[in-house]
Amino acid sequence: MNAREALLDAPRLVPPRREPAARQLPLIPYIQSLRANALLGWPSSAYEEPVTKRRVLGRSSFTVCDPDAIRHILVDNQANYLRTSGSVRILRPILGDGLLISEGAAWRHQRRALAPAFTPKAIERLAPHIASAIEDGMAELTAEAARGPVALFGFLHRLALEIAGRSMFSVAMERHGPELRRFIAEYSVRIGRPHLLDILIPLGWPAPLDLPRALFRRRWTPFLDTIIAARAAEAAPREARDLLDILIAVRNPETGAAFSYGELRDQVATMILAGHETTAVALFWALYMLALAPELQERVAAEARGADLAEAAGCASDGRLPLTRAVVDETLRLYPPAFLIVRRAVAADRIGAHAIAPDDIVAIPPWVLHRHRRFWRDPDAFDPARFLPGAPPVPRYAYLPFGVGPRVCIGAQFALTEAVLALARIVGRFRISPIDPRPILPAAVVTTQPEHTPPFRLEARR
Ligand code: HEM
Repeated sequence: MNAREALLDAPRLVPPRREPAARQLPLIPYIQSLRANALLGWPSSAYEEPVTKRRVLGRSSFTVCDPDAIRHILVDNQANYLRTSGSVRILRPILGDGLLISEGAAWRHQRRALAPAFTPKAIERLAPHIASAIEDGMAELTAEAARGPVALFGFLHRLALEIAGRSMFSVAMERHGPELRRFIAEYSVRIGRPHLLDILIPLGWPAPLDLPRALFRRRWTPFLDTIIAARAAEAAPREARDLLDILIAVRNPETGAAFSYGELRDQVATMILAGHETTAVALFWALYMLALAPELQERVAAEARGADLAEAAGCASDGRLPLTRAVVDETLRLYPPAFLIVRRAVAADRIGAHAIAPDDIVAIPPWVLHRHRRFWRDPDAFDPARFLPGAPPVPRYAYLPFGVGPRVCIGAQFALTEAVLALARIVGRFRISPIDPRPILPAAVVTTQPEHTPPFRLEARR
């Protein structure tokens, strides 16, 4: 029996879930759900229909789960679908004009310039940073586990931030980490959440949270400057040590110009923020799934203990850890950290039977798509066998944890390397079990987060 057949035979885990609403929420509760937990805003029909439509404040808003339509929006006619003014209003104070929210020629230049920093070769160069942060994290976890139950979610956040910090600056984040975490927490708890008027008021007109966000930015950029200055004071190396070196060396292929200082700072903020929270929540859900499925956990532990992990580069894709990788892939299906990809139409267009008007919203929700009744057998079950070698291919455009098309996640390979290695290390070293019997449900705010974060029992494996 091969690994996939063995897994198909094992009992299937259906993790705790909340039934979707029977029908569309009225407008006000719908808008409230965007701020509190966007998962509550999708009715059961969204999980069955290719496209659902609702009117929001005078515009049509489409939830799109049709593969052809998704390809049209994100690939073939992607120039017609831009970031929404709400997204830009919320993200610009913390990300500046970095890659994530820029558009048009500015985006093209940045994307082209940054691509070399994320090739497999470049990730190979960054992999030792990832591995060293995980090794230090393991020491911290060992000490914590010896003292009693472990607050896993907090640990994984620190770990992901440490990995982002070391890969970016080659420095341990012990000096800057706590303040960075305070900044991010401050933003995501209040001013980073969408407000009704963020959606309603055009960019350029004042909205109520613009001022607190601008005040945040006034404190945030000097903080980033301190980290960049400390790192820049070190002697310049002959070879790039980290992402910052790569970003400093980047030249516009057409003009030969380097990034200005402001541009460099915005990319630093973008890479740290886009990269660490998403990976931390993915790791949390993966470990929660394994805590609920002890048999599967033992198999992952056996794989990790039998593999040579001295070389971190390539561990997500070179066949050393196929089951661990399948657990990560299945986690990204059932708990996609980026639960929604949203765009605004520039010009009129047509999606299947639907006419799209300028300024209409099209929302492609990986959360719904990955549980859609049309594409997945047993969609609510956690079943890594779907992603093991030999499994039928996953439906095209129905699995988009990293998006697709020209704006696909630039850090996907980095994230997979980090998640697979961290999962293998943690599960290889500890047997993880829940202590609190209450189910942990997801809440979609910025990313797909756990509603509560209880401690777990971590028992060292012999
Ligand atoms: C599990 C971890 C991650 C997930 C699930 C994730 C998901 C995504 C998704 C869905 C998009 C596309 C958004 C859209 O089309 O609107 C995206 C874009 C992006 N991601 Fe990630 N990401 C992850 C990790 C990372 C990491 C580690 C980095 C950086 C080191 C990163 C940097 C970015 C950037 C800069 C973009 C914008 C790309 C562009 O617009 O050209 N992400 N990510």
